[in-house]
Amino acid sequence: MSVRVVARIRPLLEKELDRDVIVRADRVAEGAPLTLVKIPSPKNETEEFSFAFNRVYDQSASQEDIFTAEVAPHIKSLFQGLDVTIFAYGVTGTGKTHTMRGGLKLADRGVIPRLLSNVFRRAKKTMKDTEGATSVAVALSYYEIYNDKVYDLLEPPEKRTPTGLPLREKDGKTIVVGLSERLCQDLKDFERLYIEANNNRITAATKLNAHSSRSHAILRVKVTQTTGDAVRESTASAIDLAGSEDNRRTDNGKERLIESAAINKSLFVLSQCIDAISRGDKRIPYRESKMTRILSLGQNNGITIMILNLAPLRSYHLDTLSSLNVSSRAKRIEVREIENEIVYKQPPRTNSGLSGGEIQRQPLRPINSVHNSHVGTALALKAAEKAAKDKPVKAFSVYADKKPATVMAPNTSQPRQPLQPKRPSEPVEPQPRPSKLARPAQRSLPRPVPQTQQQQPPQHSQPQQPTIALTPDQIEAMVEKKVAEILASRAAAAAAAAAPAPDAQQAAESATNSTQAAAISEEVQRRLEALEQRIEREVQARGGNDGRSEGLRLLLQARHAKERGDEEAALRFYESALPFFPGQPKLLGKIERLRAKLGINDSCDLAPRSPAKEAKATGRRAARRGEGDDDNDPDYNGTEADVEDADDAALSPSKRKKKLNRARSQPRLPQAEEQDEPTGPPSPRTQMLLDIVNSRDVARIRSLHGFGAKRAQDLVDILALRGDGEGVGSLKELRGLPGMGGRTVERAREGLVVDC
Ligand SMILES: Nc1ncnc2c1ncn2[C@@H]1O[C@H](COP(=O)(O)OP(=O)(O)OP(=O)(O)O)[C@@H](O)[C@H]1O
Repeated sequence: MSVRVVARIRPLLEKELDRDVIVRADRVAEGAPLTLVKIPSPKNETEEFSFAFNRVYDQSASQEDIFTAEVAPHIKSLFQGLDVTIFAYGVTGTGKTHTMRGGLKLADRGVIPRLLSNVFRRAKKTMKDTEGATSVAVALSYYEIYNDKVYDLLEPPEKRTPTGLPLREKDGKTIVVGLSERLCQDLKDFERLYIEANNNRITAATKLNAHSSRSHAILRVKVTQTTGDAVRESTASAIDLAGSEDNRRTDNGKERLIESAAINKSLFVLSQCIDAISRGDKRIPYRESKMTRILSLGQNNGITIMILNLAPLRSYHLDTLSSLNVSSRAKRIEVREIENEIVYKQPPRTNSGLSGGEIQRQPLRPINSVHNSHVGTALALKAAEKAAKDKPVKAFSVYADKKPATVMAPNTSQPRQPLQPKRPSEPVEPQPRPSKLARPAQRSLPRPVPQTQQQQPPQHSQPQQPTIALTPDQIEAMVEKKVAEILASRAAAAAAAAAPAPDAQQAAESATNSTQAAAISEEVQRRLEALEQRIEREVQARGGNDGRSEGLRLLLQARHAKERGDEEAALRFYESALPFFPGQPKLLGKIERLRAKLGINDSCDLAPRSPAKEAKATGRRAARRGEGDDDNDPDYNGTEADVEDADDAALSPSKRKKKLNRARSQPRLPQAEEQDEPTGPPSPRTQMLLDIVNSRDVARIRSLHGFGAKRAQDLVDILALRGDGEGVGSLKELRGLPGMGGRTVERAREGLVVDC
């Protein structure tokens, strides 16, 4: 089933005028529902663009209309085990928060409170229909992504850490590690939590919206239904995305601009993901933003509804067109409608005496729809403890409830399976070097005892089975090794030194002292989190390489658009690339030329970044000198070179031939200088280049023609992956390294002055 995309055009607000309305809803035929959005072409008012959606709601649509038609029908599916995702998308000030949250009055309530109300009602009905055999628990988590960091909205802001909560992939889903989850008994309970949490959400006044959301907010409603041993879990996610902003219109100050850049970037990545999915690309750039990682559009199973919010005004013209474009492509995204599987609770644990007081927590079965592993684990433990004492609990009752609601185990138990030990419990000894397979050993180390073993007679007399287990030391060593590998690959030596790895000896001791297998897994978890945070810090410290590749991609797309003759798209891509190469004269020149060509006379657009005329003049001056912009911004030049290299591949054969001929007609270097010294030793110039490269010294490499800080650092990173003393031996080898095209290497070499 495809993503369902519906558009909602908001009514005019106070001070907005009828005569400025340019967006309207329409239908394909008389009597058919509204499914079209019509908007004039920005170039030619008499021409009208038409975008088709699954449904369109005009200014008169109420909150109830939207909910009843778009969300209510899926509550049943939610209770059948399907995940449901509803997200609001659109430019700032178009009504996303109004649609999702709404106002306090009953009629103004948005999708989220109505969703909760319906969930509680359905839970009550389910329990009633099954005469109490099925119990239902509703749990909430609520978080925001602000400046690409995840913060728990159910926790007070004082508890926030600068890096936010880490994300992790688990069973094909992205989970937020350490996120809190609260059980909600009824609507009142929910409203109290929700209002309080919304106060923690970051909003601010901008010129376009007095209460503009500065973050993406994600509410997860986990519904857990338990019938006997069977537990079914499903999640409804309601997402209020922050709106894209055209900072020419917001008058944003510095802080707002930073927020805005993060918002725009994540929304840009979302549009890239949508494009890539609809093109059928293999690589979808989900990981380039936390929002897209979490949203996982097209990767999530269940039902997805996208609500495109639109303002009807002329002042939003280009922004509206852009979001209409993105959303109409989103319709093509297929989502698998797969129910979450039912899992079975374990029988209450008994102490078999096998391991005395050291019985450990059972290894948890992977939870299909869990969004928060910590919470799931904590709840499972709590429930299991309680279950051991009491009878199996009758969990959640929404309305009736003289009895207080009881927490029940979420989807953490194991399915019934033939009794056979999953893991042998033979002791193992720490190995001298890290290895994935532990070897059998004599020293005893308590480990988790699988449930199945607890129920069977002791098996001391059975022959030993091969052990596949890890000791604390091994785990420690593996984590350390992984940390070292990743850090080395990022070659952030300075930052790594500033945050030294924990004392291995001390860590090893503490691990050895630990007799709890659960503690081991917690330790691993903790270390992984620390690792993730460290990597994130380093990426930030290095100025976010992602930005550069993003910028590159945009430039490349601009080129392609230009080749297709789509100058508007080219302009859009160049403009989107500008934040990644701020003030770059050549880029500014291109933008200005295209604008002039397209008759877009908005010179103030570029003014805040750099006076465009000045930039253009600089570009021209540089061009006259025949230097491009090398002297001004080697980084960017490298970028352009990369783009040009990449472009070559995309050129038509005739263009490629022309380009080749041009290259041939240029003065050629002496043969010996040009080739890879097939027979003799390298020329002095080549040798000098190789020496500089092999020095792995960022400063020296930066001094090469066409090398900026990032390119130099990238090269050092790549070299760091080789062993010490394993240098680059030839130009050919150098060209073969990632990011080192033939042209880059040649320019660097030609730029060297050799004293003979
Ligand atoms: N359907 C509607 N009916 C009445 N008022 C609306 C409607 N949609 C939006 N509004 C009003 O428009 C203004 C902007 O809406 P809202 O804050 O929801 O926009 P937004 O898209 O969430 O903006 P941002 O991305 O900046 O957070 C608010 O005052 C809101 O009350």
